[in-house]
Amino acid sequence: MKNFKTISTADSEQLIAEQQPMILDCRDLKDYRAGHIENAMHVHEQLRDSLLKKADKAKPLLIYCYYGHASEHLAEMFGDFGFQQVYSLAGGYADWKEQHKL
Ligand SMILES: O=S(=O)([O-])[S-]
Repeated sequence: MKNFKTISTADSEQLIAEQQPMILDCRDLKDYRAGHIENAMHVHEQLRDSLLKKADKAKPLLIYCYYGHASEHLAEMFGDFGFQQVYSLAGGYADWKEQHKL
């Protein structure tokens, strides 16, 4: 069974507004630097490992990548570690950008 959910850009906005999830950007650092969702952290391996061990597993987590594929793998990993509300942004940052006309 899937231990994370995929979420649309519109629903993720609601999630961000209502639940202030931790937001993780798993794209390349240069793309993160060029623009990212507000308050998103760039996940490099070290941060990922420390979050997996230490972050609050009850806090919602929103993960995105370019188009929504890589984030599913990462979301699955967090789900496997017991994080209870893990979301992967469908369409990734590409969709987010398009919806926000960035
Ligand atoms: O970032 S991606 O896996 O969707 S190409």
